[in-house]
Amino acid sequence: MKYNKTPGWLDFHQAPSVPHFVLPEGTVDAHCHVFGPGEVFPYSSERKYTPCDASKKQLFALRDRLGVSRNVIVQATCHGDDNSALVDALKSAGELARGVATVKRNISDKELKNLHDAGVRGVRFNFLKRLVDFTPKDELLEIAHRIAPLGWHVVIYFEAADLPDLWDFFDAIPTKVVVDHMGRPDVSKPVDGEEFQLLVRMLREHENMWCKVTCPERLSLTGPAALNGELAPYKDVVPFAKYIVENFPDRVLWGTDWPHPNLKDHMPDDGLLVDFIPLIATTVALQEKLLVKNPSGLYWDK
Ligand SMILES: O=C(O)/C=C(\CC(=O)C(=O)O)C(=O)O
Repeated sequence: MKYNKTPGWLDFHQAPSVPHFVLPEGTVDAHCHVFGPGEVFPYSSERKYTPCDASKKQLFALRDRLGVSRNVIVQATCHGDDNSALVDALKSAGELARGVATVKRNISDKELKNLHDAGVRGVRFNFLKRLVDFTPKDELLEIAHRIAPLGWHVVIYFEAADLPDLWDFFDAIPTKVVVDHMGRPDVSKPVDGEEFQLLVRMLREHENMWCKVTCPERLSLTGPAALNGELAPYKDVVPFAKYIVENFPDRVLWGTDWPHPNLKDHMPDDGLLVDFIPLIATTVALQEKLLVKNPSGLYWDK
């Protein structure tokens, strides 16, 4: 089927630069997606946006260009709970990729096992109203209990303002939990302010909780953007990500978020997003944990 992209859709950068920062051997891009291609893997009828196609082949080409070793591919909402494109990419990548799926309560044990065999190691619960319809918490908790025996974890995507309401639910999740994009802080507020410190408190009080220091391009309000060789982009996000990396060095993950769905004003150069890493993980030891050791343990059991 042919699809028309959401009006104003920005396609991913067509010629990302080769980063100056040389990624350590074994680096994992722990947050990226594949979209379609729609003709092979149709988009969900429940989707809130229609993206450009972004195939496994294009993802693997980016991986190699950036010097990334492995990927964690996260099911995006435009594919609903049909994980076929994700599974297809995982099967092609073999040991070089793991996945995070979206499932509903009617999934069978056999289907869960098939996802596991393909490389899935987690499910994602998304709380952004612009991306998904509401799913009752009891359904999500039921899913969390079903996936726990597989050794999987739960990835949560929410906005900072919603954390107070979601706290008790997150507290009840019986598995490891990974927070997407630092819980989407409002970076015009202070790092030591109430809002961001609630996320910090959640991480401090829950040793099962991890955090992705991803998406400066989504969170930044003042830029400058990672374009045209800019080596100090998204300066307003740096204090937030650096704080999380330094306070929770053993529970942080990094990723590109390629192909950057739903960006509105610019599309970053992915090479420059790699060059952002030393601004937030300022020592070789922190970089090794963020990029290699932490994701290897969570997704590859090593
Ligand atoms: O790519 C991301 O992580 C962020 C997204 C898209 C998304 O999560 C999804 O469609 O599942 C966003 O904020 O629009």
